Amino acid sequence: MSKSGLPLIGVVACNQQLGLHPFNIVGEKYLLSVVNGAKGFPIILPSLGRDFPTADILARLDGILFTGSPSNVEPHHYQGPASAEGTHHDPKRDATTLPLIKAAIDAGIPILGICRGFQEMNVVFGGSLHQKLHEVGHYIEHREDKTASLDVQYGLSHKISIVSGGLLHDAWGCDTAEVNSVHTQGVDRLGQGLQPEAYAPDGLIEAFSVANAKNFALGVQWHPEWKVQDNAFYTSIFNAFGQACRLYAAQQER
Ligand SMILES: N[C@@H](CCC(=O)NCCCC(=O)O)C(=O)O
Repeated sequence: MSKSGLPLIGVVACNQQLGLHPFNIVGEKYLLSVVNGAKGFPIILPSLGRDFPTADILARLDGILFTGSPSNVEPHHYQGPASAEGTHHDPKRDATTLPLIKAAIDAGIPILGICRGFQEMNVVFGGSLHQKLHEVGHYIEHREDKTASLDVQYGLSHKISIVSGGLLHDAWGCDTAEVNSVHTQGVDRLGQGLQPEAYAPDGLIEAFSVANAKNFALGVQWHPEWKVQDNAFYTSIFNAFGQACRLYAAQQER
């Protein structure tokens, strides 16, 4: 907990080359969604790879947000076919987040996975990904129009149906919602121990939770961090996550 009583929420960074140097970067919208949605204090967690023990910080954190990213999980992590040439990867992020997700769930720390973070959670549980949903044949368009303004790219795109009795249904209280859609990849085989929480109209799994988790552990394929305060559904997700983080913080003796 911060000095002013806010839960400390780790926000994972991407390891990206900017010019000649690798940088650890986090989109500001993720930090702001922790501040304004979860009412927490964001702590940027570096993705320095296998040789740096990022998980050592777990005992100091009250929650972790696994962010979205233009990069994709390397397919060898889910025994998938090699990526198409030019696919954007971030091996240091994979090496950081895949073990961190498992460690956080084992420790009972609340987690929220968004887009890449959701796909990482699926891979951690032994699931696999479609690398190009639009080439599978029966899915609607889940990619954004990259030529459009950001507001259009992250604008509402399709409905989801929400599974009753789940974490997401508890947070939102309704059977449907509308979401944005900014992804090329998606769940193929669902990881063992994950339970679907929402579906797109084409049947794609859009959200899941970890069945036997000790705490809040939700992954969503869309981007609830986008202008979180302007969308009641997105707000409800961050409220539920923030509430779990506050409760967890209150239970710790530090
Ligand atoms: N690259 C993956 C994951 C999609 C994703 O996380 N998009 C986010 C883009 C940038 C952002 O808003 O942070 C895929 O394409 O499926």
